[in-house]
Amino acid sequence: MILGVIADDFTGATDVASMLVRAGMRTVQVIGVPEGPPPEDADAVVVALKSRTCPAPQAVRDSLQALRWLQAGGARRFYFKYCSTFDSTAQGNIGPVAEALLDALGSDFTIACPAFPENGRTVFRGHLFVGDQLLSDSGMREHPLTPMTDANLVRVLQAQCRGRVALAGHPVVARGPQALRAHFDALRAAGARFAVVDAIDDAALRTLAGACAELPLVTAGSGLALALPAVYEAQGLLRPDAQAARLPAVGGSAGVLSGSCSSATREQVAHWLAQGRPAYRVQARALAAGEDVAAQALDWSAAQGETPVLVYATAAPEEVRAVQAELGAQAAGQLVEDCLARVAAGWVQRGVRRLVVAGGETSGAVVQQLSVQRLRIGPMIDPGVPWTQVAGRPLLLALKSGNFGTPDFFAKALAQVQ
Ligand SMILES: Nc1ncnc2c1ncn2[C@@H]1O[C@H](COP(=O)(O)OP(=O)(O)OP(=O)(O)O)[C@@H](O)[C@H]1O
Ligand SMILES: O=C(O)[C@@H](O)C(=O)CO
Repeated sequence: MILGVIADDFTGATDVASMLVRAGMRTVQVIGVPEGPPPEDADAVVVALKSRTCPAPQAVRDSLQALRWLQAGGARRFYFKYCSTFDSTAQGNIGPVAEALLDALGSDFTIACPAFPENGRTVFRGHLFVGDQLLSDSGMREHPLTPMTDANLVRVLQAQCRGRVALAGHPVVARGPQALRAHFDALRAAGARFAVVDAIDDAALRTLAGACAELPLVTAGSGLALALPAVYEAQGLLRPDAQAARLPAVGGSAGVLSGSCSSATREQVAHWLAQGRPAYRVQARALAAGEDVAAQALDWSAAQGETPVLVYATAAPEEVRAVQAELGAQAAGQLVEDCLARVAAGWVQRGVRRLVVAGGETSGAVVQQLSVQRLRIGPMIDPGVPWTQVAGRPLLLALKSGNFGTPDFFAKALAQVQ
């Protein structure tokens, strides 16, 4: 193992793993910190935690445990992956986790860069943009758990850290890896512990990867992962594997589950419906009334034969708000997650072998229900979303972050694997 990655949520882990595989690293994702040795035939291992919004001390504990397991497995370089929209609160968890990892590695400096240009996340003059909007003007302003109301990453990260946060801005990034490394040395000598680094495109991320070549720890969104394998290759550590993304054909039938209400997912569901494809809607109110909606959805889907179907709870924000006001946000979410996870288990029992799941929490519930412990990462469907294979089983999963993917994502994903 060359690289050990600690990811602060589930679909985010799959995202970073996909970037590494694209660049030729054989990558395995593990769910939580496992026991026992790491997988043998992997250049990179990604530990998927659920540490984005839990109390900071717990996020630190889990991340340190992941670090120790990755170190024991032979990793010497580490990557703390957070969201490309820098999802966090004033208490953390990005700052506390990054500082704890630095301390544990005996290191005094690292970088922070959530940029993912392919998905419209760029950093300029220390400010994070989502498409053409500042982070603080984007939908992230209203996120229920981690509202992002300040786009200035130096200020946001500084509020979460003991050490000093500085900026490595676009002018120095544009001068290439050597100039950027010299700038890091100067910042470090002046007492900075973090450099927020501007990156407006993939070329900037390649410069950043080159400048970070000797750092034990980097902290970033998934964009930087695309550029790291070339650095490991130049250092003689990695021989990129053109077959890194190859997964076996599994046969069987296919299905789509959607528990995400994010705007990209809503478009994807609307696109599926507009094409007249079979779809079954799960209503949170029916679940709350005690109806066995999962059994109904399973009976309905069995009647559709081999045609891939969609079972979805995806709804517009006002509908979700109304249901949440009646049932409570937590309770409504749990009912929906449990239902979709039971549908997943029923499908797999009946021979579904290729399953697309939309939504991070929803993916977590499905993966838990299916007792998945390891995923081998396969080909990319859209930036940030790969097909994966459940280790040792003829079962392929595509776990989609709410806001990723083109409108035709579901059908495109199903057409990609056999
Ligand atoms: N119709 C609905 N009414 C109430 N809650 C719903 C409804 N549909 C889905 N939910 C809940 O909303 C939550 C959606 O979270 P999830 O993480 O799955 O999607 P997301 O936030 O779009 O994805 P990501 O975290 O990858 O951005 C889940 O808990 C789900 O059960
Ligand atoms: O970085 C991203 O945007 C995603 O991988 C993610 O973390 C979604 O929760």
